[in-house]
Order: sequence, then structure tokens, then C-alpha cells
Amino acid sequence: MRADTLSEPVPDDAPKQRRSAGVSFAARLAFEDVGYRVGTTEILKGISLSAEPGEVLCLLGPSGSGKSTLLKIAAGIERPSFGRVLLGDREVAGPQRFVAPEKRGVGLMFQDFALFPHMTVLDNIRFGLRAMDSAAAKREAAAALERVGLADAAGAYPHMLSGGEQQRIALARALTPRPSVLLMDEPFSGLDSRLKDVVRTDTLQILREARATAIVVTHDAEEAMRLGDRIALIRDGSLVQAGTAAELYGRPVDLFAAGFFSELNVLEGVVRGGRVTTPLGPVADSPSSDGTRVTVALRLGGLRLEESRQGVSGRIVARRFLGGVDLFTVAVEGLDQPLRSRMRAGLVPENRRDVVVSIDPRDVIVFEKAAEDR
Ligand SMILES: Nc1ncnc2c1ncn2[C@@H]1O[C@H](COP(=O)(O)OP(=O)(O)OP(=O)(O)O)[C@@H](O)[C@H]1O
Repeated sequence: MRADTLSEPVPDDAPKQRRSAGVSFAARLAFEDVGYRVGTTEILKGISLSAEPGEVLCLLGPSGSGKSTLLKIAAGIERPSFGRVLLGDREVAGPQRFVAPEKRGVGLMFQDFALFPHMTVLDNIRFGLRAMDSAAAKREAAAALERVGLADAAGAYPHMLSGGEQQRIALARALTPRPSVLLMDEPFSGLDSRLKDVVRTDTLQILREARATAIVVTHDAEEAMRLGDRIALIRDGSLVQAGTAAELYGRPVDLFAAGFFSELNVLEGVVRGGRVTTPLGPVADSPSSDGTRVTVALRLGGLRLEESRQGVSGRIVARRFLGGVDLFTVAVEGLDQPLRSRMRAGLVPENRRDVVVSIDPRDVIVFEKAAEDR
């Protein structure tokens, strides 16, 4: 695992309160129409996006969508083929300008955050403060260790620490030189799921205390929702949608965005008399004209299986107990594919096969065909 910082070290005469408060000079980082090509392959296709000072922005997308490349462009590890990157008011990459990574004052924390195995924890953190006089660097590093709750580990070597502790050391190391922006690529991917939750929560708290601007790459929508003040969803090198978790979950721009945040049933529908009609009956209002064909996404939690209410008949063909919920597969007349439903565990009796299917309108998202085809 590797932790690195590309920040310029804090000068010796830095104000004392910076040391004790652990506050960085958070900056805005903006991508303006950033593109990246390798040969004729367009890896990033003109991305405009910014992280505001003190904000945690998550870059979310499937594997190969270009998230890491965008982060490397922010760091200065890659040069954009076109467009600009601004750090505060300063252009750090553009057609006529390229600021080297070590001159940008950004901190990096990548998935392989490799602490130096032959150095103690304290020395690992001091490494990022090489230009500082030794006593000041030691004080600074000790304060950083305290901030991440590992003051007692100063003399330990990395192999003596758990994965989560190593991750916190790496975070301390990246933050100690007070980067104006911290760039993190899948920082929790090496941790098991239980530890991940704890370390993620700790990390968010440390970022808040440091008031750092952070850009975090992840392919996990839940992680992005937990961490990000805003989320930028990327697919095939393009920005699909940026906004808060609630905006992306509640008003996804297309089926891809909707599917990234929830498991869905997808149905065909058509507008008749101001209502979207499907084989499950009318599911939503629509301002579109009669005959407009639409795609209906239905979150699994919004499909209820009941005994006696009026509605469309279905037959349970499979059922799985998942702890707090049961997952059902239900065949419904008029639909080629069975539907899936998630219900609170135990609500549907074990021996029930025939059910009536009803829909919670809050879990219905309608896309006109043009949006779906985007
Ligand atoms: N220097 C390069 N030469 C050729 N292809 C590249 C280069 N850099 C990136 N790519 C390709 O660009 C695409 C985007 O890569 P990138 O690592 O940015 O994706 P990602 O979204 O971070 O994926 P992951 O989550 O798997 O790391 C991939 O298909 C990758 O193979």
C-alpha cells in the first residue's frame, strides 16, 4: 500500500495555531472540459466538474470509466489532452501550462498506500515533511498521529499494525503537510467490510476536522453516499450526473444512474390519458402525449406482495432470506421476465405462493426513451 504526498511542506515559521488545529488551506479544484486521449481512444471526453473548498467530492463509476485517470490529471501524474485544471485561481494544467505534481500542494492517497516497511510510523509521517527542520517535523508528525488516534503507535513498524491502522497512518501522512486538496483513489478497498465502515467514518471525521477539500474515487455507490457531500457519476469517460446523494438517488438522469444507486425492475410503459401504463397497471402520472413510450424503473423495495388487496396477480417462484429482508422473484402475467421484490423479513408467510402485486409510487422512476438511450 502506498501513501504519498505531493504537498509542499509547511515552512518552519508557519503559524503555531495551524499545527494545533490541523487545519489545511482548503482550495477549490475545478476541471474545465477536461479530455484525455491515448492514441485514438478517448478515455475522458470533456469533463467539467469542481470540488468546492472543504467539500468531499466522490468520483463514482464502474471499473474502467475513467475515475482514476481524472484523479491523476488533478494530481499532475497525467496531462490532459485538452481542457484545464484549476486549483483555486491557479491554472495547474492547460494548453499552455503544466504545474508539476510536487508543486501543486495536493496530497495523494492511493489504494496501495505502501507505508515504508523499514521506517517507524512516526518516521513514515515525517517523510512528507523532509524540508522542515527535524524537531518541527517530529512535533508535526506526533500531532498528526494524535489526530488519527494512534499516538501510541509512533515507534511501531507498519507490519505491527492492522490494515485499518495502517490506513489511518497513511491518511495522517497525506494530510500532515496541509495539502490544499487531498486526492484519494479507492482508499478503503484493501479493508474487509466491517473494518471499512469504521475506517471510513474515522476518515470522514478527520477530513472534516482538517477542513480539507477531498476528491475520493470509488466504484461503490453506498460508499459514495456515506462519504461524499456531492457525487459525480462517470461512465465511459463522461460525466453522467453530479449532485448530492439525495439528488442522484431521487432524480437520476437516466436508467444507468438509477441502476447505480438501487436494484431495479425495468418495465416498458406507454402514456395513456396522462398516466404511464404498464402490465402492472398505471404506475405514475405523465405530462407526455398519448402513445409516448417510456421505460419504467421500479426499485425492489417498492414492489409489495400482499394477500388480499386489489392488484395484479403474481406467483412467487423463488424466495431468499437475507436477514432483515426477504428477496422474492415473482412471475406476473403479461411480463416476460419475473419481477424482484424486497420486503421486510417475515411479512409474507413461508407457504404463500399466490400474491397480489402492488407498487409504491415513491419507488417508480419514469424515463422517456430518449433519456434511457443516452
Ligand atoms: N495510459 C493508458 N493507456 C491506455 N489505456 C489507458 C491508459 N490509462 C487508462 N487507460 C484506460 O482508460 C480506461 C479508464 O481507466 P481508469 O483507470 O481511469 O478507470 P477507473 O474508472 O478508475 O477504473 P477502476 O475502477 O477499474 O480503477 C480504462 O479502460 C483503462 O484501461
